[in-house]
Amino acid sequence: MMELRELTKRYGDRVAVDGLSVRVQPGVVTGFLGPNGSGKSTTMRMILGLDAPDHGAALIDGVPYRELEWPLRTVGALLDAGAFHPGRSGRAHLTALAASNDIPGTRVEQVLRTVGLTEAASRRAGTYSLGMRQRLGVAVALLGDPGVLLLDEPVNGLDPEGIRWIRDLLRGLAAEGRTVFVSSHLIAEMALTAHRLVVIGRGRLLAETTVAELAAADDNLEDAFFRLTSQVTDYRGTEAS
Ligand SMILES: Nc1ncnc2c1ncn2[C@@H]1O[C@H](COP(=O)(O)OP(=O)(O)OP(=O)(O)O)[C@@H](O)[C@H]1O
Repeated sequence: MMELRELTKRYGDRVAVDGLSVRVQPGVVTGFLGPNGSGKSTTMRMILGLDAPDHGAALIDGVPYRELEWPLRTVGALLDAGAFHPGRSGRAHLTALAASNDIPGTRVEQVLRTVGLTEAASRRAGTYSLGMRQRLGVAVALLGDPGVLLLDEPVNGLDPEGIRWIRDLLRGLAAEGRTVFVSSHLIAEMALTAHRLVVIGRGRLLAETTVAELAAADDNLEDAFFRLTSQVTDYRGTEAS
């Protein structure tokens, strides 16, 4: 279970996250949607203790991330797929993380198999393609067999097979009773992956509902999303002139 209580973050006079209160339930995939700059990454960073809130709190199983005794065994996160030493192999990266979190080494081979990187595990991670880096990031998230998973744009860089794989993986993890919170810009993909949605704009909660309910409010989920966010979209392109 994960709970955001009036979570607020300011950068100078800009409010990036503005009094966000949400309970993210276990057992289903919850999608986290919002236009560019709406505060999704800032929210994820605060949940993971990488940014301190100015007000409010993000709680995992009732406590802030920084107070968790074994963070990797409680929360698995994929935020920045490039966050590893490029000279280390995928296996060495996972082995080091496992050792520092008191996770048995056998788990490393399990997660490598889950993400399909067994063959590439001894190669330097710096030589991995974008999709392979995403897979290594997912392996890190799964390493501690956590009850809560937090993923920022997990399908970024994945091929169609990889996109379907991550969709099935996330749904399977939720079906095991885990809390799965996943941000994405791909509304059609969220419609296939998520059961619930949290939609924000300019750091504020716009909707917390099911995919089915939101889609039923308009012709489809995309139209419903545009209607919700039309007043809070800061960055819009125009046609080329
Ligand atoms: N370190 C920072 N310093 C100053 N402003 C920041 C910082 N990080 C984020 N912001 C601002 O906070 C707001 C929210 O940004 P954030 O990256 O959380 O949005 P997002 O929803 O993840 O965007 P995107 O969909 O484009 O990834 C934006 O206005 C951004 O410019």
